[in-house]
Amino acid sequence: MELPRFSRPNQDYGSSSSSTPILYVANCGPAVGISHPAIAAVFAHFGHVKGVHPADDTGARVIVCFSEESSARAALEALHGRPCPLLGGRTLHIRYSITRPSISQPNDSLSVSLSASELDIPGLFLLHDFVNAKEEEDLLREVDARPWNNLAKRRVQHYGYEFCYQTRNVNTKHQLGELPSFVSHVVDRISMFPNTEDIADASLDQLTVNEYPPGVGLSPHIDTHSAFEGLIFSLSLAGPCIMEFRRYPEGTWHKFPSSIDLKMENSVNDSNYLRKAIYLPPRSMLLLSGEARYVWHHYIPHHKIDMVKDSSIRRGRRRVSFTFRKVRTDPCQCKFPHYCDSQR
Ligand SMILES: O=C(O)CCC(=O)C(=O)O
Ligand SMILES: [Fe+2]
Repeated sequence: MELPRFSRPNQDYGSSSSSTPILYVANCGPAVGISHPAIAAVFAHFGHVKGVHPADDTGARVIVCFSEESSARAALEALHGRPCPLLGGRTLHIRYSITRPSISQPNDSLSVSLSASELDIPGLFLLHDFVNAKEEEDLLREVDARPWNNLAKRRVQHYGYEFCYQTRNVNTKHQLGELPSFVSHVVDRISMFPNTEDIADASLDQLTVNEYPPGVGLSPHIDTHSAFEGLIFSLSLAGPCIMEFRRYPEGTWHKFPSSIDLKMENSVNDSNYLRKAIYLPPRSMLLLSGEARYVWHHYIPHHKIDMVKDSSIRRGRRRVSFTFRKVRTDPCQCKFPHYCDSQR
């Protein structure tokens, strides 16, 4: 699962002293229309390929890892500096690679689940293809036609009620208006979401639209209990990401900074917490309820590339999420008082 990071060495690529089973291949990759599986298929003519990974963020340089050094040498000798008919006629520039151990690796070896059932957090549900591609395009066009608020690293829009990032709460006395009509079909579909017994009471009235550029995530947080009711729906559009969930021991969670934009994810030296992660593809709808909503922190790592089941997945030009919630008007009375700001 770990993505080894490699770099191009300075040595002469042909010298046998520098040979390794790992090749640094320039001028091919997803950015020039060549997928990692297509690259793996071509290099597999020379021996067993263990993996193809991005060499950097350009999308046009990859690392090909063979099992055997002799396979890497054969591939280098056959493919370097010549147009490759099987890869769109591109001329590949190939070197032996070396490991660069100091660079942190995406996901820190955390296995990423594809489904909520695999993740096994009570109250967490994920539905794929909740909207279709046309609906996704329309939703994005609607928000792009409206003004964005710039935060430090991402842009947001609020509907229904403004969310205040300093207090992590909403001013219930100041309603901006109804949710906009361009999300009506999404809200209607949410009311048919399985596993939400009291959905009839949900009457969602707050929407936050987040736009994340590549490499930007969201620090670990629990949406303030006293601010929002128990069902939180988040629709992913445009690009994918992974979402990590952390369950900190009772009695420690409130020591963490309260702003979701504070960089606390690496400052927590208490490693005594459970970690799980799920892949959120575009057009999927995530529901946080029960324990998933009230107890587990959710977190979007600040990655440009996520490792998901041995594939490296690029975040895309942007990810836009629509988070639907219901503003709470009475104190929270959840079953998790240790995690609840209303019951502290
Ligand atoms: O982008 C997302 O899917 C989650 C956003 C979120 O957690 C929040 O706004 O509180
Ligand atoms: Fe959140």
